[in-house]
This record gives sequence, structure tokens and C-alpha cells, in this order.
Amino acid sequence: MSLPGFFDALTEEHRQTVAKLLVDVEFEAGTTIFTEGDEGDAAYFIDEGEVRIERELPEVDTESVLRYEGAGATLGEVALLDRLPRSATAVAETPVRARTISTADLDDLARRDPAAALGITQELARDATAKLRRLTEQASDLMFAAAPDPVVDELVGRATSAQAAFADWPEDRVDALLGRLTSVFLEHAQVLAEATVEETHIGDAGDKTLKNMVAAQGVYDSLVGKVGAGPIATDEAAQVTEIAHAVGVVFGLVPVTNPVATAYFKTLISLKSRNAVILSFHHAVLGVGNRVGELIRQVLEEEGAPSDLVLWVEKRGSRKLTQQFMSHPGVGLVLATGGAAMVQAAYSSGTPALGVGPGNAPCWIAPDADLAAAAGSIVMSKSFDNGVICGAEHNLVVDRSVRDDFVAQLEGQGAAVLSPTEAESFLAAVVDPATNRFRGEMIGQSAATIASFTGIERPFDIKVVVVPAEWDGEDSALAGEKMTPVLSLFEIGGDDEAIALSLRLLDFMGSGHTSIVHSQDPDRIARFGAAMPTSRILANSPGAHGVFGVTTGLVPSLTLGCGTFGGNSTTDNVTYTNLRNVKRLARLVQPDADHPG
Ligand SMILES: Nc1ncnc2c1ncn2[C@@H]1O[C@@H]2COP(=O)(O)O[C@H]2[C@H]1O
Repeated sequence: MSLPGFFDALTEEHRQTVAKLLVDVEFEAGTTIFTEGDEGDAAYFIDEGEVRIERELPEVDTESVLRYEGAGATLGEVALLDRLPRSATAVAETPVRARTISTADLDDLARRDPAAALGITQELARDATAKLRRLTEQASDLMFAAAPDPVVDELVGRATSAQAAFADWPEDRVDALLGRLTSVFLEHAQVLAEATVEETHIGDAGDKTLKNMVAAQGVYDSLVGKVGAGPIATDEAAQVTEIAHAVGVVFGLVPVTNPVATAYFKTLISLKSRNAVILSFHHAVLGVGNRVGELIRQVLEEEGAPSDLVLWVEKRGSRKLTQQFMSHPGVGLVLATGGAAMVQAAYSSGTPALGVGPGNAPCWIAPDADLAAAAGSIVMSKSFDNGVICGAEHNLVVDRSVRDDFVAQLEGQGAAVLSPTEAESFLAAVVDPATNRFRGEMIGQSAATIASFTGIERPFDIKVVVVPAEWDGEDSALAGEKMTPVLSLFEIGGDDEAIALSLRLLDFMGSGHTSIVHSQDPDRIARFGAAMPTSRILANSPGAHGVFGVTTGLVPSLTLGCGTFGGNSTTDNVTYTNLRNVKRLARLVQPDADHPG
């Protein structure tokens, strides 16, 4: 057996000894080799194939891949050396062949042949420190302006040239292009929704189809006929004319929870304001991303538009690559939709960025609410796309006087409202004690799947799971954002308590995003609206559908600003008007004869 070059520093005798301890292993593509936090019981020497090293992050929409390792690399040496839990997760990206040495065998060797064991340990340490050195280099790249990358330079350069050729397109030609894109988007809404669910195992294909359709038709309808670029309006009295000017190249992050709809949306709004856009898909949706990108390219070519107006990062993403795009001087604006860490990275890039924050809408059921309508609206909204819509209801804040009637209405709509015993075993099964958040596997799964996994049974089809909760203000999975068709239910007495609890929940998570009230009293609604630090306050509307403008008059958007409440620069439902510079041409105003000087 020939050992990897890795062991070249060992004596021939030690190599022979080590060879006897190595065990051949194979992993199919997609297999998790080991998981972050596991006990490290072996190190691996990769002979063939590629392994993805990733960190477990509590949020889905943050790029989690550290790097890819191939033949000749060592894996799992860190835990073998420090005997602490695995520092990262390793997944076979392709079929992998490797050899492995177990911790137990190494310890045994140390007793039998200390010199041989020291030899291997030194080699493992050398490999670990090589990684440290590489990380030091990468960290300094990130800290002191990202290192130039020819792929990034090339893509940004192409987008810049395309935008320059597009900047002067007249409005009707742009609208015709958007119309053509919209029809193609509608045509492919279903097939891409199905492909997304197949690729990500998150969400519901029927709902995703609807979402894709709204992101195409709804967004198009909100853009067509508007002035995207050039003179917008003149204030005759002030003699000031506003002129819209593209930001140039927009870099748009596309999350795993809404990939197709977000790509449609970012493309339409970027083009309306005469920008080029580079889409960066989360690594878990590259397949669908490539299909959307190809579709758009084909339409651009057919319509005689520069085909580089909409580009996408075809290469597998990593945090470093994303960072390099975001801080590239040729990128005018970053449109950051995704997890908090991605948004933070966008804000830290030095390029102006529009970000979003997490949702965690409190939904107040006031004593005068239409309980049947509220229950119907909540179940429809929270079950939509298996609960991945950030603007959906997350916490029910229910007045004690109507609690029992409301729970009966919820059950009538297909909600499993858990008993205290059910709640206890449910939470034990779905919450990861390490992060105190819902387990990643729960994200975007149907309530029926989650219920059967947790042993919850009802004589009807379960559409959402409602967990009665009390909250002492500690870190809690139930009080936070739940990207799954699960809601918490808090009981309160009176309006003051309802507002106080909603404020506390938002302070915990979701400040700036969305809050919801069900009441028939305009004064009560107004009081709630004035009190909530959220950019959207929905009254008697489903959250998921309301924030996008399907059941409200809000602007259709898949990037929902959270204002300074949520650390963002805007409270807007982001659209084309957020992607341009508004210049002001101010003419000399003659001093008024009555007010000289
Ligand atoms: N930043 C990194 N670059 C390359 N490999 C890494 C990095 N972080 C962790 N790893 C590898 O991933 C493994 C996770 O399990 P271990 O901590 O045992 O050993 C780790 C290394 O082999």
C-alpha cells in the first residue's frame, strides 16, 4: 500500500506500522462524514473526491461553506489533536474515497510504539498549522481589502460594460423587456418551484409556484409605466428637477428559502432602474440559480439587450468570494437578503448596502377580533411555503377573554394547538439544545411532517403547530423567529399587556420587520401601529401575503427593509426606487421682490 505524500517525513518502518492502522472508507455524494460538535474519533486522508467543510449556523440563509478539500488533504485532524468536539461539518460533495485512522488506534500506538505515534502526530499537527497559516492569510485579506480575484473582476467588468450600453434605453423599451422577462418567469414558475424543492428539500412546490408568480407579475405590475431613470419630476416653485440615475452594478444575494422569486424580483427592479445585476445564489440552490440565469440571458439576447446585464456567480460560493464581490469598487450597491451574518458582511463591505433583518412578527388577537377570520388568515399565512416567509406570524399574543374561542377556531382551521405535555415532548424533539433554536432539519418542512416526526396526532390534516408558551425573557426558541409552520401562543390580559409583550418579543428578535393586529377597532389598531417599532404593521391581514402586497397595498417586494429598528437604512419594501441616485437640478431662484435678499 503506498501512503500519501503526507507521510513522507516518517521513516520506512513507521510508515509500515501506520499503514496497518489505516482503514479504507468510501462515502457517497451527499453523505455527512462527520458533524460539527461530534466527538472526534478519527482523522481522514482523502484519496479521491471532494469534501465540503461547513459550519453549522443557526440561520439558513448565511453561506456556511468554509472551503472544499480534495485528494491529498487531511480531514478531522483538529479534534484528533485537541480531543475537543469537531470544529466543522464535513460532507462528501462527490463520491469520496479516503483512509482513516481512529483516535483509539493512535492512542494504542502511542503505548506500543511512541516514536511512530509521535511521527504521525507531528504530521497531523503540521497539517493543522498549515490550515491556520492559510486562515491567517485569508483573515488579513478580509480585513485589509479583499484580495483581487480575476473571476470577480471579470464579472463586475462585464456587468459594468453592459450597464453602460443599457443606461440610455427609453422607458417603453425597458418595460417591453420586463414584460418579456415576466412572461418567461410565469411560464417557468412551476417547474422552477418544483426544482427548488427538489434541490433544497425546503418549502412547498405549490406555494413556491404562487410566490414565483407574484414575484413576476406582481412586481412587474408595480414597475410598468413608472419612470425608472431620467427626469422624474420638477417642483416649479422651487425650480428643482429630480433626475434618477442608476447606481450601476447591483450585487444581489439570493437566499435558499426564496431563490427563484428573489432572483426574479431583483432582476426586474434592477433593470427598471437601469442597473446591471450580479446574482449570488446560496450554494444550496446553484442548480436552480443556473437555470434562472440561463433563462434571463436568453430573453436578454432575444430582446437585443446586452446579455451581461444580468450575471450570476456560477462558481460555488464561499464567504470569501461573496466578500470580494461586495467590496469590489465596481459594485454600486449590495442588495443583501439573507441571514444576519450575510447582512452584516454586506454592511461591513464598504459598499452601500440595503439589508434586511430577521422577522419575528407578534400577532395580537384583540378581544374584538373577528376570531374566525383571524384564525383562517393565520393558518393560511403560517403554513404558506411551510413557514419560511419571514413576514408571517411567529408569535400569537392572545387576549385571555377570547383565548378558548380562538383556540377552537384555530383547531377548526387545521392548527394542532398542543397540550402542555405535548408541548414538552415536541420542544425536546425540535429544538437543538446547543443553539436553542429550531433544528435546521425543521426549516421549511410541512406541519404534517413535523407532527408525525414528533408524534403529534389530530383527527384532521395538520397545517400548523401552535405551542402554548410562557416567557420569562430568556433566550428561547419559541419566542424567536420560526422558519417552520410552528407558532407560539402567549396569553395576555388587556391592551397594555398585549403591547408590552409584543415590544418585548420584538426586542428579543425581529425589531423593525413586521407586526400584526387583529381587531375591528380603528383606535386600537392605530395605538398598536404607533407603538410597534416595525416597518410594517398589518391590520387584519395574513402576514406572509400582506408583507408582499398580495392582501395589502404595500409594494410587492422580496426585500423588506427593517429601518434603524433593525439596523437597516430603510423601512421600505425595497423596489426600483431604492436602486438609484436621485439627483437634483436646482436652477437659480430670483429673489422675491417682497423678500429681497
Ligand atoms: N478553516 C478550515 N479550513 C480547512 N479545513 C478546516 C477548517 N476548519 C476546519 N477544517 C477541517 O474540518 C475538520 C472538522 O473536524 P476537526 O475539527 O476534527 O478537523 C477539522 C479540519 O480538518
